[in-house]
Amino acid sequence: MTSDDGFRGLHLFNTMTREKAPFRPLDWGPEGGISEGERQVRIYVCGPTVYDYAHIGNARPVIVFDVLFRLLRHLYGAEHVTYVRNITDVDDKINARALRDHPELPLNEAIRKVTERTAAQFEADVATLGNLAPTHQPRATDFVTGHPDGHDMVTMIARLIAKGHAYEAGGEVLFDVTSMDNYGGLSRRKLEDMRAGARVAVDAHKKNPGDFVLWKQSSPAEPGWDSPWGRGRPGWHIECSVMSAAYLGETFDIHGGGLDLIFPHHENEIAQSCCAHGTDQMAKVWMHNGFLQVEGRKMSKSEGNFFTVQQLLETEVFGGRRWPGPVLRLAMLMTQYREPIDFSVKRLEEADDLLAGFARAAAGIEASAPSAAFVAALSDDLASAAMMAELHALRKSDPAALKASLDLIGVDLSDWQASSASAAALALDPAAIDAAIATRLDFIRVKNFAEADRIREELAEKGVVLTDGKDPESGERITRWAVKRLR
Ligand SMILES: Nc1ncnc2c1ncn2[C@@H]1O[C@H](COP(=O)(O)OP(=O)(O)OP(=O)(O)O)[C@@H](O)[C@H]1O
Ligand SMILES: [Zn+2]
Repeated sequence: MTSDDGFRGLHLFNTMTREKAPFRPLDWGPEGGISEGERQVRIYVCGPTVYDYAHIGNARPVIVFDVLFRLLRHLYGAEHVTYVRNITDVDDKINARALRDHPELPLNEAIRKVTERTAAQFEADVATLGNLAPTHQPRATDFVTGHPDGHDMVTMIARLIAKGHAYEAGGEVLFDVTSMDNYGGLSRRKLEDMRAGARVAVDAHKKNPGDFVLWKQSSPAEPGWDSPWGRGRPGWHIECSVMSAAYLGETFDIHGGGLDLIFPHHENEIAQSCCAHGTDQMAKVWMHNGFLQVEGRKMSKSEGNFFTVQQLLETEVFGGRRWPGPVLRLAMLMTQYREPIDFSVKRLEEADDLLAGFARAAAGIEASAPSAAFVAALSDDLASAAMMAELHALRKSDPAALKASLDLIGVDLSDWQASSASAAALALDPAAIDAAIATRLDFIRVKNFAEADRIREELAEKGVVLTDGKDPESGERITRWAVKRLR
């Protein structure tokens, strides 16, 4: 008799162990006592802080973990995967933005305007980039206090105080990092090192320099909730501990985010969750994507070296043309998720050319099933080089499997065709172009240059560029045409 331990060939790199290892879902084991129908692979990814539009760097974790979500659904069945990505709608950066943009409104209303507008744009952006909606998309403000099942931040903080892991000081509730034996395990930082590097005077009320805020008091002008420690608002880390437990339980399978979240954010999530629940792990596998960079530096709002997703989709500020969602998505997936990406026009053009080749090969063909080699490449910690090599091979050998493989990673050729200028050029009718050129030559012969130019411009708008020349034998004027991308 064989038991199903849930291994489906998937290997993932775990930041916690710094090793790639076979993935087995927590509640698949034979001892789990969980009926087949209830088995779930559970994944949590830290989502955006909604004070400003997402830049293309912020889109990287969304796309990477969407591909993982799709792969898990493929391997385990769509109904057996739960994916939670939160929205951080309480943050001092949001308050500052609300004051700046809506000084005439009461703060609460101004904050609501900022978060609603930003969250709606985020939804639109990530959909255009080909991402599925997560199973749940909770907002932090719904989990501050008074949650009917006790899944709220005030309850978790009170529990941490009761268990001796947190204390009140200087108008804040702080987590005591020395109260946890293995604090720093994910980032492999030692408390002594953190102590040595800290400045003293700034945080005199802290017992240890590494202690972090769970709750802070709000002035009457700041947003706040009633709590045993006065009217206040939560620190950043506590929301993910609470929302992950609410939807996924005290220990779950995979936790993801960008590299910059390893410390302090994920380290502190682990401290809060493990100490509140008395567990020895919060998530089994920790995954972190590398940075999208511009000239070797992380694309980031504070550096000002960013392009928003919306700018790339809808304006010509980057490389003088718009970039369809599938181009941005494929450009992201061409590099393995843990490696840095240098964001450039060249990379986007390369992705666009690849899509043109795929679209040509798969035109009019129904998707079959993704190839075994493609699934194997994805299952090897989302190995991009092997994935791309297999897509190239399928383009020649099996366009139906090519289409299905692209579907599996959310790259939609018809979306690309509907939105790409190069796709529009591909769809042109060569006979109609020849006819237009003949008409233009007629106009030139009768010296109606205005009409001749109009035809040239109409073709240019469709991405068709004309070159005039003379036939070497007859000496007659001839015109050649070529398809150029619109820029
Ligand atoms: N350049 C980047 N490349 C890849 N991932 C990034 C990049 N910048 C931010 N992220 C990720 O985007 C997600 C959303 O993070 P968040 O909303 O905190 O953005 P951010 O870090 O404040 O952006 P910024 O660094 O521009 O201020 C996180 O998982 C973060 O790791
Ligand atoms: Zn988080």
